[in-house]
Amino acid sequence: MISVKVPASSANLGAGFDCMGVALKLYNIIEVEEIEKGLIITSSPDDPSIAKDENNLVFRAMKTVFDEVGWYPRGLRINLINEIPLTRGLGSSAACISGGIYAANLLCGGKLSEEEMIYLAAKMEGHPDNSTPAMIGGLVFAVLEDKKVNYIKFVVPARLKFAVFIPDFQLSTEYARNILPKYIEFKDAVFNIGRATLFASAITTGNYELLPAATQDRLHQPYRKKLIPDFDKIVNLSLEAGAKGAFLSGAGPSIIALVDENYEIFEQNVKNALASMDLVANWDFMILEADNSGATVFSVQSTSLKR
Ligand SMILES: Nc1ncnc2c1ncn2[C@@H]1O[C@H](COP(=O)(O)OP(=O)(O)OP(=O)(O)O)[C@@H](O)[C@H]1O
Ligand SMILES: N[C@@H](CCO)C(=O)O
Repeated sequence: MISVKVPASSANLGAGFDCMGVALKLYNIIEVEEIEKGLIITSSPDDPSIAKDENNLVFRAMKTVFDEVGWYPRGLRINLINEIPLTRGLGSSAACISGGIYAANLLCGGKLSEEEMIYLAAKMEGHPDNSTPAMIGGLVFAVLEDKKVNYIKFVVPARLKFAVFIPDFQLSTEYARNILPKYIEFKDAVFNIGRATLFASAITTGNYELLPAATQDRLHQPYRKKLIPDFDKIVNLSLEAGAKGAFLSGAGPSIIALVDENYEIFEQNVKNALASMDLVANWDFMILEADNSGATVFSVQSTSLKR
């Protein structure tokens, strides 16, 4: 049995739509084992939206590797242990895709390179900003090309924390992408290019004072915030409590705030405020560090199957 640990991820990071994302220390475990025949899929906590047949996302990701290398297990047992909440904008699907590809590659003897796995995952997800940090960890700047992903990984220092606000309702990425406009004004494109490059420079040089300006966005948040009634209240609460920027996590509905070493004061201020605010949804709140490892082997136990 091979056990793989794969991190959650938060994409866009404000202005970097489809090209920036960070892995977070919140994990799913994917356990896979070759068996004599058939496909057995279990998951905990069990969720009715998680398929237990060949439609399962982890299985579908594994199959892209088997198709690519031309090797197939006789049968497969997959057990999923899910800590990453589904459909909250924290990369649950990307964790399945990148973790499944990583586990399948281990099962077939490591035939694919890291670059090939990164490309397969981004192609399957349709954008590289969740799947790439889920695969390799860190804060990633990534562009999906025809046959590869061009990316840079930045190892995030522990002093930078990610405050995550998770509401009690779901918002699918597919729906949140479909509501975006087909065309935008030239000045809005220029606005986001500037903030995304400023973010990349500020985060990699440690100039966190620039982050509130660098995390502004006009490409996706103005449209998606209409689906999240408490969006402005949570963002303003975060900024007033000392966050270095606050924005939608991926396609939402979760919201992320960047916090530096004064995070304990921030945490207390936010918890006090959340308890007394008049909000539409119930919000879970946690502070996470970035994960800088990505998908890793959690454990390997010799299989009972004799080839
Ligand atoms: N942990 C999981 N195990 C199996 N399938 C999953 C899991 N997470 C997501 N999926 C599959 O992927 C589909 C999309 O998942 P989800 O809605 O979480 O992704 P998303 O909309 O991209 O949001 P997120 O950014 O949270 O992943 C789900 O309908 C489900 O079939
Ligand atoms: N860049 C993607 C991230 C989804 O998690 C989007 O915003 O649709």
